[in-house]
Order: sequence, then C-alpha cells, then structure tokens
Amino acid sequence: MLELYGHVVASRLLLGTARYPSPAILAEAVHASKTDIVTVSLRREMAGSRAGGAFFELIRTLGVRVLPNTAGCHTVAEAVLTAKMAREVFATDWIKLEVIGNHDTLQPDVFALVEAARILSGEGFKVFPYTTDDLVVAEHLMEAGCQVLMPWCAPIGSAMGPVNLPALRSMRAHFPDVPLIVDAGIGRPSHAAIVMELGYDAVLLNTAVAGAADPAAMAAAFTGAIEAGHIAFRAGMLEPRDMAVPSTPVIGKAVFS
Ligand SMILES: CC(=O)[C@@H](O)[C@H](O)COP(=O)(O)O
Repeated sequence: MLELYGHVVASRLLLGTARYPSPAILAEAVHASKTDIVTVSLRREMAGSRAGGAFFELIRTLGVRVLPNTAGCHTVAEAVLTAKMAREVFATDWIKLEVIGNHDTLQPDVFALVEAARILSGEGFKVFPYTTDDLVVAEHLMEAGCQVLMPWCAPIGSAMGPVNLPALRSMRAHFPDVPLIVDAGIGRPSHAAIVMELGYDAVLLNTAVAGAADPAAMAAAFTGAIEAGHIAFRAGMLEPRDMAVPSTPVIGKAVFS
C-alpha cells in the first residue's frame, strides 16, 4: 500500500486525463487501469471546448480521487491562483504543482516551483511537485513543505522513458522515506517497470495511454508492469555481473569409458 499525505492507495499508477479520443474512452481507460487517482488540468479544461463543466462531471463519476494540476502555468502567480481555483472546483487540498519554464522541453522552472510550493504549503495545500531529478531542488522542495516528490524521467509527452537512470537511482537513495513518483516521459510499460525496479513508489503518466491505439488495453498493461516492477524491487534482484555463473551446480563430472 502507498501512503500519500496520509491517504492510503492500492494502485501505484496515477493517470492523466488529457488527450483521450473521447470521454467514454477516458472512462474505460481509468477503469481498466484500476487507478485510485487521476490528475486533471483545471486550466486546460476550462479553456477548452469541453468547457469544464461536463468534463469535470465525468471525472466525478469515475469514483477515483482527483489530483488537480496546474498544467500550463508559467509563473508562481498563475500556479498559485490555479491551485486555489482547483481547491474550490474539486474540494481538495491536493495539487500537482507544475510551473513550466521552457516551451520546448516543458521542463519545470524549479526556482518558481519551490517558491510556489512554499506559498501553497503555507496555505494548507498538499503539494505534489512536478520537478527534475536534481537533488538540491528536491531538498528545497522538502524544506518548502512538500512530502512527496515527482521527478520527471523525460520531457512530458516525449515517451522517451528514463533518460537518466543514475540520477533517478541516486534520488531514490537520497530520499529513502519520501514517496517518489516518476511523472512524465514514460512511453511504454517496460519504462514504468524499470523505474519501479529502482524502488520508486508510483508512476504518473498520461500520453502513453491516451495516445495508444487501445487506451484501455494500454492502461491495463501499465498496471501490470508497475505491479511487476514493484514486486521485483521488493523481492531483491540480482546485480548484473561480467562473468558467467553456472545456474546448475556442477557436483562431479560424468565418466564415460
Ligand atoms: C497529465 C500530466 O500531469 C502531465 O503533465 C504529466 O506530466 C504526464 O506526462 P506524460 O504525458 O509524458 O505521461
């Protein structure tokens, strides 16, 4: 079981709700994933053609916890305002905090992120910061009040998978007791399994499921991979080695005369 800000969840997959071919397919994918938490972009939905209301109503019928996010925000002020609106709309103090710093990579502006995290934590929000794999930034986020960290493994929507495994590994080692959720850049179930095998607590993803030919089937595939990676980490995996080791012990040699 995974505990996030005192809330226990069974599923280690957090699913995004953007870019699905239709609301019905989104609902199918959420059910197939068995996720407990979906993330919803307040700005995108309110600005988009779905006009917020009907989409938010659909989300409420899914029976899962909502983690609103500040996707599309580029400044501290925008992110803080969006978080406050999300708290009203979804009646939750959880917020996935994104403050984007670069249009091409969609990488977070980590300076603004820390500042916004400090403001929101001070106002009672439970902040889930979308961050890089930088340990110093992570320390500042913890000091600003975050009790969960969400490092990227690659740019949002890139589907590249973990591009810097040593950095993710050292983040896990540096924060052994902090819930760590890989957020963004996962493209395949095998990518999710790899980060879970590092000991990560969960994975948040969107594009790889929403953009699949069959989103519900892909959601189920991710759920299986995440669970497999988590079980493997706990089971204790072998370290790779250079030389062969016979898998069948050689006790004696057969004698042929
Ligand atoms: C939905 C959401 O919050 C995204 O901003 C998130 O970072 C997921 O990234 P991918 O779409 O790459 O999975």
